[in-house]
Amino acid sequence: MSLRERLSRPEILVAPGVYDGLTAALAQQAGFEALYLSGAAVAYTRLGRPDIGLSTASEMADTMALIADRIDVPVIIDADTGFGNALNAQRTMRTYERAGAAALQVEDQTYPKRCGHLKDKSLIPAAEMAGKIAAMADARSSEETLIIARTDAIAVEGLDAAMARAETYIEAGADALFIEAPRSGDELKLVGETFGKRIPLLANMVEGGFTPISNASDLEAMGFSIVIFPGGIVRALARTAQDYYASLQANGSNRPFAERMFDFDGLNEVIGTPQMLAAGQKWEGRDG
Ligand SMILES: C[C@](O)(C(=O)O)[C@H](CC(=O)O)C(=O)O
Repeated sequence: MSLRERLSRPEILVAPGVYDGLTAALAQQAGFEALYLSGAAVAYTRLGRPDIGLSTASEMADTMALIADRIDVPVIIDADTGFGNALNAQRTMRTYERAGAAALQVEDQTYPKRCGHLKDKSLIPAAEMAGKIAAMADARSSEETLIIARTDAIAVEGLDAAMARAETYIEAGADALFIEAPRSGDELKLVGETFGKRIPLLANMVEGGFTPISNASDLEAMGFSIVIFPGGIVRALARTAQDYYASLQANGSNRPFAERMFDFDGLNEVIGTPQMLAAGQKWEGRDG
């Protein structure tokens, strides 16, 4: 089912953050119908650095292509600012679309951007962002590739200005809306009430960020149709990895950590080793 079709259904779509083939495969196995390729998660894991515009469009496109090759649910990719002006954003659209993205999320920060939940963001003018959205719509090869317009204006210009920007972005042709970092349950509700019935609306749950964490059904009741949990998997895995390395360092052995690990066969099961080896034998004409 295309993402557009899925978004026409009333149930909220939960898209967990992923950043490589393994996380994408695990998320699909858990039953998620769409995934979110998070720029933050890629920066955290590949660079070991913050989400402040350090990773490149090529690194994201490579990651997107690896994920698209591994799974078959739609992927929303974080396109940050589109990596420059409208012309850069058009190139980003074409590159990510070719890599297999079902939707691009683009935001109205200046380049280089920073995580929506960090302080000291700055914005491009609303008219320039509207141009970027229209330019991306023009560049896509399929109307099924959605444009999710994000505004970071709450932290910079306030909620009213953010909602005014959102109106402009809808007029410019956005397929879905992402008002970044509402600061309270009331702000979340107001955003939901204002836009939820008009356009697919995305909520972003960042553990420890500016927005109170709500669950998917509460967000659905507020009018949201997509919720992403972009960086949660990295926070979970980073904690596990830290404990694992500390335990290995202290004990000189993996044994004390075994309960929290897959063994060899367990991981092979997760990544489909038996099926792949069987398929390989078949193509080699060795399956009897
Ligand atoms: C959605 C986001 O753009 C992302 O890169 O995943 C980030 C999330 C995060 O930093 O955890 C954001 O700016 O909210």
